[in-house]
Amino acid sequence: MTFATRLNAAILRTGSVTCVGLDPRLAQLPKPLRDLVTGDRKDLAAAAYTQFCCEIIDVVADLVPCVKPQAAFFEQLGPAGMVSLGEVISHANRAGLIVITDGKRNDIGSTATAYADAYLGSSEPNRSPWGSDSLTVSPYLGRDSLEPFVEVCDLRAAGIFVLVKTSNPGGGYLQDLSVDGKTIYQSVAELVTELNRPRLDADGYGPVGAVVGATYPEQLVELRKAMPHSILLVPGFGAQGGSADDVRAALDANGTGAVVNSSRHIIFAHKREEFSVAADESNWQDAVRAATLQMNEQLKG
Ligand SMILES: O=C(O)c1cc(=O)[nH]c(=O)n1[C@@H]1O[C@H](COP(=O)(O)O)[C@@H](O)[C@H]1O
Repeated sequence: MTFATRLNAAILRTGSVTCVGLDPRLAQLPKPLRDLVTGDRKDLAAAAYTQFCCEIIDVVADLVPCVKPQAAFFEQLGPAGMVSLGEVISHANRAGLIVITDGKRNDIGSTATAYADAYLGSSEPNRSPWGSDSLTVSPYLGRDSLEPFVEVCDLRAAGIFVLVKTSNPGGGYLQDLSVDGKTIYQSVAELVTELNRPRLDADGYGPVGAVVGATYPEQLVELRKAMPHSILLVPGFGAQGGSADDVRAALDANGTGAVVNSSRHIIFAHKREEFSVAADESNWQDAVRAATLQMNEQLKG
């Protein structure tokens, strides 16, 4: 089964398009986990990240189709953090969740192949060392930097999410520039559609997904139409201000074809007043589950 087919099936099975972003930050961990880390011990912080993310995975596994570990926060801890990232991805694989590793990787073609080999593929006999179902990828180096990823996607039933219109306020500095009568993000969207066209599944989706921020709802409508064969990864919901109304246009008529990411608002829900937890934060997992259920309801509404 292709990546797109699996992700859309997981959306239908769970009745959810929520993607839980795993972006651990030491200062915001619940108290019982923060207390495990003394001094500047990166190994202890990495162990706390593993426990935190694996417990989140256990709490949301029956509620959502996918999780998105953000590599940056694990890399921040050095080698111990990278081991933690590997453990978290494996735990999500075992829990039956689809994994989108957020690394925003890319390079010249031959190096792009190395990134693709490293990350793409979660199941035997073609499991990759990192065991991820998909990876976020930058289009800045052009078509020949994306093709190696797509070739590995074909071999290993994996996917990529190409940055098309990012959620940050400064993204338009390059993405909105007009060249030959169209914006850069429109050109990237065209490339994404071209790459998908020869490799569509029965529902018309290909392995090349696209990142479009929830913070640009008008462009989301435009880009949904421009990339009919792409699963959209829509970040920027919640903490960055994106709402359910902003993201609804990302979905197709079946309620599939997109996942909406929220990281801080879910994983640090114990800090939100509406999800009050015990003073010692020992039941922080309850807040994660409540925040995930709340987001599922909002997106259905
Ligand atoms: O590729 C991404 O996931 C991404 C693209 C983008 O345009 N904007 C964006 O926020 N992200 C990621 O989505 C997550 C958003 O986190 P929260 O703002 O805490 O929900 C972070 O891991 C970002 O790196």
